[in-house]
Amino acid sequence: CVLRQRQERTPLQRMLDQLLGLLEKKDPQQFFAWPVTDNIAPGYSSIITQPMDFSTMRQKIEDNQYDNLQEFIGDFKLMCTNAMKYNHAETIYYKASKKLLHAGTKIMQADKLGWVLNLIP
Ligand SMILES: CC(=O)c1cc(-c2ccccn2)c2ncccn12
Repeated sequence: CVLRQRQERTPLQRMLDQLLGLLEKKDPQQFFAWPVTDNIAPGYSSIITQPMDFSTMRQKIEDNQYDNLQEFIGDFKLMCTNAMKYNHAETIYYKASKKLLHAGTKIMQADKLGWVLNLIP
C-alpha cells in the first residue's frame, strides 16, 4: 500500500481546526455531529439539497478544501439554516440550530477572532 505521506497542515487548517472544536462544543447533544439521514428525518434528502454537518466540515479541513475563513463560515451557516428549513420552529432541532448559529457567529466575529488570527504567522 502507498504510505499516505503525513500532509503538512497549513496555518489556515490549524486555525479552522481550533474554530471547529469551539463550535462543536456548542452542540452538546451532537445533533450536528453527523449527516442527517432520511431514516431519522423522513424526506430530508429531497428537502435539503446541500447537506452539511461537523464531520463533513472536519473532512474538508483535512482535505484542505477551504481556501479561506469565509468558506468555512459559509458551511457552518448552511448547516444551521438547513436545520431551520427542514425542522418546524417548535422542534428541538430548530431551536438548537438557532442557538448554535448565534453562538457560532459570536465566536467568529472578526473582532473576537484576534486571538485565532494570531495563530497565523
Ligand atoms: C440537524 C437535524 O436536522 C437533525 C439532527 C437529528 C438527530 C441527530 C442525532 C441524533 C438524532 N437526531 C435529527 N433528527 C430528526 C430530524 C432532524 N434532525
